[in-house]
Amino acid sequence: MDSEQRLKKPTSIIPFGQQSQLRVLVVTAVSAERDAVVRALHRDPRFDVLVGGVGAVVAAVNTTKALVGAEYSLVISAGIGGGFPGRAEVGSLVVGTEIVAADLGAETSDGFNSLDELGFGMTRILTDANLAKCITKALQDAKLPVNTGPVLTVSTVTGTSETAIELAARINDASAEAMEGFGVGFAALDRGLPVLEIRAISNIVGPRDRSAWRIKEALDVLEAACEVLTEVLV
Ligand SMILES: O=C(O)c1cccc(C(=O)CC[C@H]2O[C@@H](n3cnc4c(=O)[nH]cnc43)[C@H](O)[C@@H]2O)c1
Repeated sequence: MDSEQRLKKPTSIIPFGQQSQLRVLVVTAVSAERDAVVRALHRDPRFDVLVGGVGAVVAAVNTTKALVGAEYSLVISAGIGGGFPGRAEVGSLVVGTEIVAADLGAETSDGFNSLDELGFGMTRILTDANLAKCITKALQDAKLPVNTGPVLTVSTVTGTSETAIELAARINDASAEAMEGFGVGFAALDRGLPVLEIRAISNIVGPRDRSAWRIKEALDVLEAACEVLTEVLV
């Protein structure tokens, strides 16, 4: 299945294949994110939404279980996330260009070495570039604040400026941080399916300040983004 889609707007029409073939699995971490996505989908039969759990491992297992024996054409990791300073503000969206397992590797006296650098595996999954580009354009046309760039998957929510700076220095254009994307993406990759990651920014990656999190605002913009998704993917 090629990664094309029909756009109702603007004008570029790229068929995603037959509409009856389009089946999208959206994976969120928690039920509040699922509820926001479901509200936006208005029972669109082409979409299923799964609460995959918090963290890449549980998300990978649950995504894999959902994909077995099913005929999905696209997998989307969606939810709230942290935005990197200067890349994504609270209340904006990030459409991932790639999904990076940012803390999968080894700490060395010369700094962090990723699993790729160690020769033990992969830590970066490219999202479907054409879909990401088209969806970003549609979100912009819908006047939603949207940025693009790598979305980092971490096992520990960043809580200091030092870590945020280190991550941003190591991964060019790092735009958002979350905890599930690499697990969801690896499950999709394992089934030969395209993957996207869309994050609604609830906080800025850096010093831990729970009072600064804007989860409701992020859920609202996640819902608005998914409304657009149903219009664009036809
Ligand atoms: O620092 C805390 O105590 C704290 C406060 C609120 C939420 C958390 C989480 O662990 C949320 C993890 C959950 O939300 C996603 N998420 C949202 N923002 C971020 C972030 O800056 N870095 C990583 N993950 C984030 C994540 O995908 C999880 O599903 C902690």
